[in-house]
Amino acid sequence: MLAGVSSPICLFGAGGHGRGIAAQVARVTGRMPIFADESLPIGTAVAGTTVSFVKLDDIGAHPLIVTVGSAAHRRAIQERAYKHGLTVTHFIADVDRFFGNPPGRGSVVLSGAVVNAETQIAEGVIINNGAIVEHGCKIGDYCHIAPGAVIAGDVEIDSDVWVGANATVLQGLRICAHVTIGAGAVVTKSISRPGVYVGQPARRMEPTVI
Ligand SMILES: CC(=O)SCCNC(=O)CCNC(=O)[C@H](O)C(C)(C)COP(=O)(O)OP(=O)(O)OC[C@H]1O[C@@H](n2cnc3c(N)ncnc32)[C@H](O)[C@@H]1OP(=O)(O)O
Repeated sequence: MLAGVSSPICLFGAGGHGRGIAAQVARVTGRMPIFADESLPIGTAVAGTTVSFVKLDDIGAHPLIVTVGSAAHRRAIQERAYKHGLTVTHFIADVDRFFGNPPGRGSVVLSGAVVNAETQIAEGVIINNGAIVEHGCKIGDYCHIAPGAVIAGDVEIDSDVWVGANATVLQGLRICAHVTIGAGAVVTKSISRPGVYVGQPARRMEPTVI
């Protein structure tokens, strides 16, 4: 499902994340998306389609999704898109598994992911393949919930948080902005200090001092 689509979706960013989304957009909408990428020549073949644009301001009326894995870059490009007046849309691969509020602009909910009732997904969020975001959660701007991660009910995650593959966040917890949760971690307490957390239960990794 795509918000208000009239011409092919343009995916900005032809890296691994973009290539994965292209296949899903094509399957769900029955129409191949096109790509924009500032580092590839126009006409470059990518994921069964081509790079049609290199500059954001050439995209025009195509609905846009920024498909750059880095949250900082995704945010920067999406904010530039707003300044250019572009239409930034969202994408939900499995509408029959999506029960939340409509996601914010530029957010993607990929194949097999479940988003349960009363969950709010902000802007530029990635809910990756097979992730579960349970009822009543709030997922902040430019977060990435990686494949297979489980966010239990009523969790609030602030902006720019990366929850690694197969990690679990227990119900009712709060996670502050700019946190990375390692693959397979189990978060059992709220996190109020930015940093990287790994293990079961998750503990903060102290930065290496050289
Ligand atoms: C579609 C997609 O592909 S989406 C992408 C999905 N990818 C992920 O989910 C990956 C998430 N990233 C991780 O888990 C990373 O390992 C991070 C962010 C937690 C840490 O990365 P780095 O800072 O580069 O740590 P680095 O690899 O140097 O490891 C440092 C130490 O932490 C340990 N460590 C790293 N990751 C983890 C983890 N997830 N759980 C437990 N320990 C870990 C390492 O074994 C190492 O221990 P050592 O010093 O005793 O040898």
